Amino acid sequence: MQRDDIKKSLIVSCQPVPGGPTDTAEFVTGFAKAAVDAGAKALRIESIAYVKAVRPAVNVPIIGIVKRDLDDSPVRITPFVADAEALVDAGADIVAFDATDRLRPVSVQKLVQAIKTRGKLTMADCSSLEDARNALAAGVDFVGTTLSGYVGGPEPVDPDIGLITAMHTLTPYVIAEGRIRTVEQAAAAAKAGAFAVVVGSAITRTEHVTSWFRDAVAAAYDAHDTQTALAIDIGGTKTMVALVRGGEVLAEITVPTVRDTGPDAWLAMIADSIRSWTDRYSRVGIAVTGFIQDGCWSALNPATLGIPDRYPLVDKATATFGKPVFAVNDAQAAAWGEYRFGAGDGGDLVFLTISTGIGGGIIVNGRPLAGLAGHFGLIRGPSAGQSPLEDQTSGRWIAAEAAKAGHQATAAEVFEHANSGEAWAEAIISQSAFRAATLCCDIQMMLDPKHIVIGGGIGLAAGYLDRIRDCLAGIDARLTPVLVPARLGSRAGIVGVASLAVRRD
Ligand SMILES: CC(=O)N[C@H](C=O)[C@@H](O)[C@H](O)[C@H](O)COP(=O)(O)O
Repeated sequence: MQRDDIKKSLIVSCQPVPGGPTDTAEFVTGFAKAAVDAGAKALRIESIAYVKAVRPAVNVPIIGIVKRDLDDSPVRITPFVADAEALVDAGADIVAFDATDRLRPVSVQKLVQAIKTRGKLTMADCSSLEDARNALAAGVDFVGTTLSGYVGGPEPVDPDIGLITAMHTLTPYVIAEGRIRTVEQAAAAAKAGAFAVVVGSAITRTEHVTSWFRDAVAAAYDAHDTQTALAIDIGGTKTMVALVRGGEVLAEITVPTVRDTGPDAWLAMIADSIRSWTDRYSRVGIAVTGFIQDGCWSALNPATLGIPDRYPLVDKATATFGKPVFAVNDAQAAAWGEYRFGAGDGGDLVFLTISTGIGGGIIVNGRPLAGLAGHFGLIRGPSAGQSPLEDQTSGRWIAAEAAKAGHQATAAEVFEHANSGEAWAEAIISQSAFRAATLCCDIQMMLDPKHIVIGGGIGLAAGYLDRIRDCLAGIDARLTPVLVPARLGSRAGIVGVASLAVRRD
């Protein structure tokens, strides 16, 4: 073939989602024939097997590639000379390969030489103008914008039309490729000077196209729905972000809480990861470790998560998301979640989460108490100098006690030892359970809730609740708290804060 055979044409890339239902030779050949029937002047096909399958079925040039995930190089598209040669043998007229300036197994020159020796054309998949300049110097026939946006950083949504224009100053043989999803974008690529335009996902990846339409439809429906909230639960190591409506989690992602960057960066990262949810929520609820007063966030225990004192979380998040924001302590949010959608049954409730530390929330007369209310881990014993309860009860304390007794073990391991009858471990767990039981009795006397809901990794560890109940066995039944296990697990916070964010009363 000649380069001009594909001049001013549409090329269709037929690359199914790997492992998906169309990832078979039959489907790829079907997509290829359909594209050619409708006027595609060339095809881009991945893998030797699919080039072999499509070659006899069509009469147009094929751009062949092989994709490999290598351990020692980020280069994926046709990394080896043997791949390039096998593509030619399978019937490719043009062989495309990664031409980015990254650690690579084989130089661009070697690939070009191997393909040219076999009398075929070469296409350099570039990420930048510099890549294109280098590839042209190595003698390639075409340069493509294929890898713009795929060599680090967040993946862009739109095609890189600017790169097409820039590459056109170097050569007329620019192939526009990558994220061309609409007829307008394809036309813009042609107008920017592309020699030919490749469209892939928008024509041949049904899963991707379906998800674009699904999100658009969901966003349109949700725009009229005031009951869906964006719920965020910022924890010490990870942040859960979800779309929640009436206790139901509609979509959910988890992003790391990068401790040394701080809350401005966390909000920016969250906003970045949920861009496709814009318009699907009317309000934002944020649950945080630490406490909230007047919309400002302060750490109670900087070891859990260090934040600037009185960080103006509500104002910052309102500016970030452009929607009304409600913020609350995470255990208070979880208390409300359990009250509305979990272990609660409509009566007043106290939620107690016993894990690395101890937190909680209080619902009285159907209302959640805010501010410091429920920070049970910070209650002190009878003498003012005594350390807070969580330092004598929580998972951190359990592991520290084990170490003191000469056993290097996590809290979970101490539980295993206790449950298999080891006396040293049983003594620690029983001591922790006894203190939790005392706290529950005190809560009952102060607030008389219908239930005390116990959650957290320690609270729900096998046998812990039973041990607390054993400690309460001798008490007058009328004074004994009714303990129930939490039901919502790690989602209690996001479900609760979403419900609080859309609450009207
Ligand atoms: C980055 C990368 O690996 N691109 C690959 C290159 O062959 C393919 O996954 C793309 O589908 C192709 O470039 C067409 O682009 P789009 O599907 O966006 O129209």
